[in-house]
Amino acid sequence: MSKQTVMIIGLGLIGSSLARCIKKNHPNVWICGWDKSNETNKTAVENKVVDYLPESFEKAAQASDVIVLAVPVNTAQYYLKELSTIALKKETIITDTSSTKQEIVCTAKGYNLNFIGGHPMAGSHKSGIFACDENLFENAYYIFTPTKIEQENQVKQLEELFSGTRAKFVQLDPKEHDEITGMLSHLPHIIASGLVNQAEGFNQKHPRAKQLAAGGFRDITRIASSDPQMWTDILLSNRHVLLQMLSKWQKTTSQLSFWLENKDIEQIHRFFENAKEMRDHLPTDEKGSIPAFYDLFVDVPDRPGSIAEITSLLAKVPISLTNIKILETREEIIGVLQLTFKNEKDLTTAKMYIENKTDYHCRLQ
Ligand SMILES: NC(=O)c1ccc[n+]([C@@H]2O[C@H](COP(=O)([O-])OP(=O)(O)OC[C@H]3O[C@@H](n4cnc5c(N)ncnc54)[C@H](O)[C@@H]3O)[C@@H](O)[C@H]2O)c1
Ligand SMILES: O=C(O)C(=O)C[C@]1(C(=O)O)C=C[C@@H](O)C=C1
Repeated sequence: MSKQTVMIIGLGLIGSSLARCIKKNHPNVWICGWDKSNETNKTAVENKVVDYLPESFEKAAQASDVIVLAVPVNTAQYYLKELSTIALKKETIITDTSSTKQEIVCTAKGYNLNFIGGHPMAGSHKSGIFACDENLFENAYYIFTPTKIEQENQVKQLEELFSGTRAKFVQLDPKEHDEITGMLSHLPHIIASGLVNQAEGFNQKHPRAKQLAAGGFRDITRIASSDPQMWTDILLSNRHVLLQMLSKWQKTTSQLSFWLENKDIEQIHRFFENAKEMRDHLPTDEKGSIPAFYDLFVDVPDRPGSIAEITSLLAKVPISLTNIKILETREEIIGVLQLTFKNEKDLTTAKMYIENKTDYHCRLQ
């Protein structure tokens, strides 16, 4: 795939990460970047995320073989309109990365554009070019939503172009896409942010509450740190699906209130049992499905060098440590070091090693 020109509009988390993935497998592809932020553009060129920044949007679009819209959902709609007024090459493919698909596919059809909806089902609560990560999409699902059988060949071209993502490419109907992501991505973001907002008022009454927020609250609210503009756009774009889901959610919480009022132990137990059964049987090990947790928690005394002692111990063992976090939940008493591993074998080896060589207590939760 030499001499192709790819224009990436929006060089934030997803656009810049995709640019890196394209270059990894196709170093000859010429990548042109376009972002509204001068600082982002400068960073993209300085770090060779893109090859060049064009002066004219129109000329750049005309020279491109593939145009990727990696901007917020609403902004992608705006660019479709812009592109519809430009005489692109006949074979130029326009694709996007937006989190919703029905609306954008419909708009592109209205403008008669050669458009294939795309959505990498991996991301982060971080945004912007500084969060760029060429491994972001590894093993994740990358969804395409072609609407015509004739687009099959072009989907293959996009899969080849994005092969450096090492994602698993799948195809979905746009409506089905929005229903699934509504349930598994959009509703969870609403719930996470709702929880944090509810806790805000509570924190004013109980100032110590912030410090005591432990694993449960942290686990379920990480995604509440995502970009507010991005999520406003997503919710509005998928509002019909989400209105139905929120209505179901209200029924769930009302049901639970009713059981609590009536001290219905059996129903409450069944509620948690069903959820556990379902959650425990979700596929693990892969991004895009529910990732397995290979976390080890080590209680470390508050004395100088104890964390360095553990990390230098682990450096001697052939294991893959993917993340280290110091949890402050037990402030002033003892620290908790959260170590995350790539697989269960590494976790078990690390636990054995720490327990044999130190007197620190290790836990799996
Ligand atoms: N963040 C995720 O987890 C994730 C995952 C998959 C898909 N997506 C989707 O991908 C798209 C991009 O998300 P992101 O996380 O990269 O966001 P981001 O905020 O990191 O990046 C968006 C970029 O678009 C630029 N931009 C905004 N308006 C623009 C305009 N008018 N012209 C040119 N550039 C403009 C911003 O300056 C920024 O650099 C969104 O549609 C989002 O829904 C996000
Ligand atoms: O991991 C996260 O932080 C994400 O929110 C990623 C996530 C998701 O909800 O799974 C968010 C939006 C995208 O459309 C796809 C992926």
